Amino acid sequence: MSLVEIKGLSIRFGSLHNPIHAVRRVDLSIERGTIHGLIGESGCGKTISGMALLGLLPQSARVSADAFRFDGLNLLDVAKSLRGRRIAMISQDPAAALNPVLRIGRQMDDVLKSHSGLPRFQRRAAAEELLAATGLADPRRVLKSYAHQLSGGMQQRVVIAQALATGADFIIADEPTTALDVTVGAQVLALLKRLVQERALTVLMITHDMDVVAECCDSATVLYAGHTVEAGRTDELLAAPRHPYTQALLAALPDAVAKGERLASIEGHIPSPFAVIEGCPFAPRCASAMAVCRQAKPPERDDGNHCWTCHLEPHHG
Ligand SMILES: Nc1ncnc2c1ncn2[C@@H]1O[C@H](COP(=O)(O)OP(=O)(O)OP(=O)(O)O)[C@@H](O)[C@H]1O
Repeated sequence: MSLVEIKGLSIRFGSLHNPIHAVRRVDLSIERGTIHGLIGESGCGKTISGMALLGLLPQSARVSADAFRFDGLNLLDVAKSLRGRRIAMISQDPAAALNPVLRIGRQMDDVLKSHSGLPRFQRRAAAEELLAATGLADPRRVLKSYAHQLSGGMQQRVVIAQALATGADFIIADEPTTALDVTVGAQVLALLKRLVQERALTVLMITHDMDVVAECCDSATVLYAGHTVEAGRTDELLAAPRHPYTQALLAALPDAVAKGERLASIEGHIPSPFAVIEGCPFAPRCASAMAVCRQAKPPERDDGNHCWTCHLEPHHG
């Protein structure tokens, strides 16, 4: 059984007469012990889907789903406290996630105090151990530091150590390398990969960058305008993308562009969250769109390795 099983997730804001469709029909299936990418352009509903898993959506959000399960439990019924014990989040801005006026030691201790049940003298050792596990060379010095005394990469490692300190086994990493330079970002991805193996974690990696998916994800789900358009193992998605949007995302990668092979960006914009979408959400931007694509919902297709929703017959393109 997958750790996360979401079918037909929809999240709306606004009034009944003028709804904002932030997420329209997201399917997401994440296997235990893997890193699963959630990829798409800005505004396609990645963060809000992660927030729904955490139970941290604003009160104004209206959520519905055919299935919304975490470890077999229906998350729509489960108390926030369970999610807090099992699910942690790492955001793109580690400086904002850390308290600027408290030493790291105090912040680690606060997390351990509320999650581990360890007595004080053991919490100190546990904090050092967790910081060391994230590759921080001098944990004692880090514990005495304030966030501003650490580099961005060190701050992100501290945030990861805090996530581990909660005892969570599922981590939602929302663009964790966007604010870091390329080398440090690659180190943070390598760290997450190592932690997944060593600590039997599962990670949902939210990103707009196919390179991040290629670098560290075992599998991925491609979102477009609040819809899941394709999902499968990373090697399959990269080698044989089926949905024209996935193909366009790959074609917009710097490597492909530099080789002069492909487009630099996908023309057009994602539909407004107020729009009523009758057919395929990508149809207005799709070079292969047919009349039916604007009129009818695309069928779900599955070739055994990955699944996608598109009117085009599989042999096409
Ligand atoms: N509190 C809110 N009230 C109304 N609409 C919202 C709210 N939060 C999110 N939305 C809507 O949900 C859409 C999806 O937002 P989300 O942050 O999930 O996108 P994203 O794919 O993570 O993009 P980004 O990469 O820019 O963070 C937004 O475009 C917006 O229309």
